[in-house]
Amino acid sequence: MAALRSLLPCVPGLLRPRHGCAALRTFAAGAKFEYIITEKKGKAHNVGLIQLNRPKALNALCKGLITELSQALQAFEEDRAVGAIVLTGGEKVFAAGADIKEMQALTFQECSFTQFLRQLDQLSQVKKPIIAAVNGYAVSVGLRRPRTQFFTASCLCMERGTGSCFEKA
Ligand SMILES: CC(C)=CC(=O)SCCNC(=O)CCNC(=O)[C@H](O)C(C)(C)COP(=O)(O)OP(=O)(O)OC[C@H]1O[C@@H](n2cnc3c(N)ncnc32)[C@H](O)[C@@H]1OP(=O)(O)O
Repeated sequence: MAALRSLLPCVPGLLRPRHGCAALRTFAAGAKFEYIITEKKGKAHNVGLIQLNRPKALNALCKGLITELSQALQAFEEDRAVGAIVLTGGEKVFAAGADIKEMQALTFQECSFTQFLRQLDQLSQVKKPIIAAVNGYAVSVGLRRPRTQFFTASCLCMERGTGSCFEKA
């Protein structure tokens, strides 16, 4: 808990886009991600931070993003120094749900039962606590994750956007 508390003052800064900062786009294990930013926070570097970083598509969960998210969660899960994981999005949006452009090419069966949702469900196997720091829109699948799998810490939510027909932090 102490590590999580120490993270709180950092959250507003975390929600600002960080394009072009190579160090922050580099995962502890050395992998570079296209759709997420990872970092270890806290004095003891024991909080794993994952920021969804696909702002042009409002963090829509495309296959690449889900794959990277899965890899980062797995790495933090296996990192003995990490006690908890914080998952956050951008200033305007946490996630606009499934990537509906990508889904256009898929059949109902492919969308529902094959790689897409199966990979998403694998994320719920992570045993370490995951706190969703939600800001702005959290649509459909982008909402389901914080609601059912992750503990959404309302103390971390910041109201900045305008009204939405969807759930909004
Ligand atoms: C069925 C399953 C398994 C899961 C689901 O999650 S279904 C739900 C999928 N999500 C949606 O239907 C939400 C679609 N998005 C919206 O309704 C709106 O984008 C919004 C209300 C969240 C925000 O509206 P706003 O006017 O602020 O922004 P836009 O101009 O509409 O979007 C900006 C930019 O992002 C692209 N975008 C947004 N959402 C998605 C998405 N879900 N998948 C792919 N791309 C998305 C949007 O096309 C636009 O990009 P372009 O300017 O390049 O077209």
